[in-house]
Amino acid sequence: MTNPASALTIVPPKAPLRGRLVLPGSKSITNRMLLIAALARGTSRLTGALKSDDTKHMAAALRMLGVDVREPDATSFVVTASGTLQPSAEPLFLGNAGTAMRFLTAAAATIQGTTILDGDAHMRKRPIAPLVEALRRMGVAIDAPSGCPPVRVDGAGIPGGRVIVDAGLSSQYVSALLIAAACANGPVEVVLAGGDIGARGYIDLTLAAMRSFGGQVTPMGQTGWTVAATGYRAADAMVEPDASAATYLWAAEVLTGGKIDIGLAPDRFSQPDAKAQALIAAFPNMPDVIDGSQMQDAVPTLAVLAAFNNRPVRFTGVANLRVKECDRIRALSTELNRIRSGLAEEEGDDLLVHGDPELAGQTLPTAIETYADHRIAMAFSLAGLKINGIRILDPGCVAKTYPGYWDALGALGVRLVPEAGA
Ligand SMILES: O=C(O)C1=C[C@@H](OP(=O)(O)O)[C@@H](O)[C@H](O)C1
Ligand SMILES: C=C(OP(=O)(O)O)C(=O)O
Repeated sequence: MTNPASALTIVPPKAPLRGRLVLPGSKSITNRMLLIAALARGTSRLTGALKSDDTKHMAAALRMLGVDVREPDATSFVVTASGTLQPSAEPLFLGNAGTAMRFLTAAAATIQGTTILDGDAHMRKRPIAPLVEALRRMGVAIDAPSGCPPVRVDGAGIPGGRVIVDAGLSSQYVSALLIAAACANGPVEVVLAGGDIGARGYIDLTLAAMRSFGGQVTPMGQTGWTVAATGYRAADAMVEPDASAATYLWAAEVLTGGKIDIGLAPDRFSQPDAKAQALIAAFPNMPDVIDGSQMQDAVPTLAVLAAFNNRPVRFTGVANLRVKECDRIRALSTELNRIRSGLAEEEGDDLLVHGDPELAGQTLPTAIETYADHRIAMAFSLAGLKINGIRILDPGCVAKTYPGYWDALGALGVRLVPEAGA
């Protein structure tokens, strides 16, 4: 689906979905490794990598910072770097890629000179103040007047020392500091302000990526890490498939009673969203309460699946879904209720989905707003596997992390009826 339509109607398949698919590489791992390879001296090769809007923004920014980033094929990057990023005369444009924005903001402090980091209208509403304040307390000259991008960094290197960061809104602030800390002038201690963190699994991904490139990072209990000022060394690395992308296919499997081979068992993923598979496998008897804090990007998948569950499901620990690509709690409740009024409600920051197995097989013509959010589009496509009349607006937004998503559904035999582009 190279030229995205303005809307896609999903025709519920008559048979269970069966087949074999190659998943895209992990966005989180690709963007970590691209940056770390760019901070290393020498040539690194990443295979199995994701090529999507988010990783294109990271790669393009690194090129602007003087790094040679080549793309020999559809799933590889070859990164050749000097060990030091160079200033860019032009602002870095990072679209709505949270990882690129947060990770590069901290890395920009290692550059001798000014870096402006900006994004699209959605990114300009995503908070970055806790990361900016942490860097400022470390002695970095940095400013983000609105508390969101654009960010200006007048880099002169990161002094070593201890930094306390509030990761309540995003674990990416911590990952950003950890990655950059290896290139500081001395050892850095990164300490969590609140004591704990949602999505701790993303910190583990960061530590693993740093170590693959020679980074030395030592945990200090559950709430801090010491990073040695070693810099990074070039390495070759394989990126595992994207676990958040896998959740749509696991859900499509249980919704249609099919079997989709994605080439990797759920327990072989190192990404946090793979934990969602156990909950998906419990369908149509998903638990009454799901703590989404450790599998945040899987919550849209789980919430749409919950609409067909035997019992209501309450999603807790999901407050920071309000500051993702869109306010995902609001988007999920609004769009589920658009399918059928009363299907979902917000209670504070909890999302309550009133499951109704009778939804399957009904005809409920609904145009789903996707808010430029890939996960809202992909999650609601699942409703279209069971309900007649689900139309996904702006389906091209899946390109943020899974440009081949509609082709993948098509390859499994799902009929998609496009409307002409706007
Ligand atoms: O570190 C990462 O790769 C990510 C961390 C999570 O974000 P937050 O830390 O902002 O919750 C997740 O939602 C995002 O898609 C990827
Ligand atoms: C929240 C997400 O992305 P990011 O924060 O990396 O923009 C996501 O991919 O669901």
